Amino acid sequence: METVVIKCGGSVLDELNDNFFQSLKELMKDGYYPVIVHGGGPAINSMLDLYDIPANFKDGLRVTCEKTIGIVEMVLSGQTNRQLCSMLMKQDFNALGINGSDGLCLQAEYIDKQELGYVGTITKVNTDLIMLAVHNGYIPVITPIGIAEDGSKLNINGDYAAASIAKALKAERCAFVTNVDGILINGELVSEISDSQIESYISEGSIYGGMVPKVKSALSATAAGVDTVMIISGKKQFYKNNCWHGTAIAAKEEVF
Ligand SMILES: Nc1ncnc2c1ncn2[C@@H]1O[C@H](COP(=O)(O)OP(=O)(O)O)[C@@H](O)[C@H]1O
Ligand SMILES: CC(=O)N[C@@H](CCC(=O)OP(=O)(O)O)C(=O)O
Repeated sequence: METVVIKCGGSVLDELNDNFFQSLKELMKDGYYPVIVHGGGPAINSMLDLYDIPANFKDGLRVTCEKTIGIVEMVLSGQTNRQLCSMLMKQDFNALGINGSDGLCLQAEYIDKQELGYVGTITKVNTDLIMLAVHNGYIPVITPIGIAEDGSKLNINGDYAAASIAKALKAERCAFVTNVDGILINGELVSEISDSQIESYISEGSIYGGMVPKVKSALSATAAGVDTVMIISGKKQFYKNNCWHGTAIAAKEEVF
């Protein structure tokens, strides 16, 4: 059973259109089983704004105090996950929303409680739970909220969550759906990129911001044996006639 983990970034959730759903339909027609993980950074920022809480990031990760984790979970689980499941159901997909803390789906540990607060990294994925949904004809739609040993909810970056889930499921592919066609260098789409190219593009500033966690988690997934990792657009048809459109991250042994 070939699973494909598809991470839908918050940047593109409001703009997903027929091209995205058509690609998903074609993937399923070709025998792939999608597992969706979503982000929602922009929606969290808007809600924090309403509460007059400034958004604060360190190395691309949101510094998340006790009050903020409540807002993050409320937005991701109560708003973004609902929005994506509804869109999928309207297109006749059998979507099943899962908060990452339900059924110990995403067990996690604090990265650095002093520095980042309630922010985690995944230590264990309950693959049985995810596959239970898949085997029964559902598309799991997973919110990147982890559960720590002390029972606290932890905010997990969506890209890292998707890569961890792809590794744990031994997925055939992991695709990061975002608001650009793939990795662009000097405005041109790069169809394939190696780890050393990624490293130098990051240091020269051609890969920056939200693309950095994407390429880093992509490399960790390829190093862990996920066959192919891609950065693709949610606004264009990304899969057609067995071909993918976007940037493929070339598999390499070493991860920086
Ligand atoms: N080399 C690059 N190619 C394409 N996009 C890049 C690149 N470097 C940085 N970016 C930025 O990364 C953004 C995607 O990351 P992000 O906003 O976090 O999306 P998402 O919410 O989908 O995870 C793009 O919109 C773009 O501004
Ligand atoms: C720890 C951390 O930074 N978590 C992210 C989770 C949402 C996310 O990853 O959303 P995108 O995919 O839209 O960026 C956040 O709070 O913004």
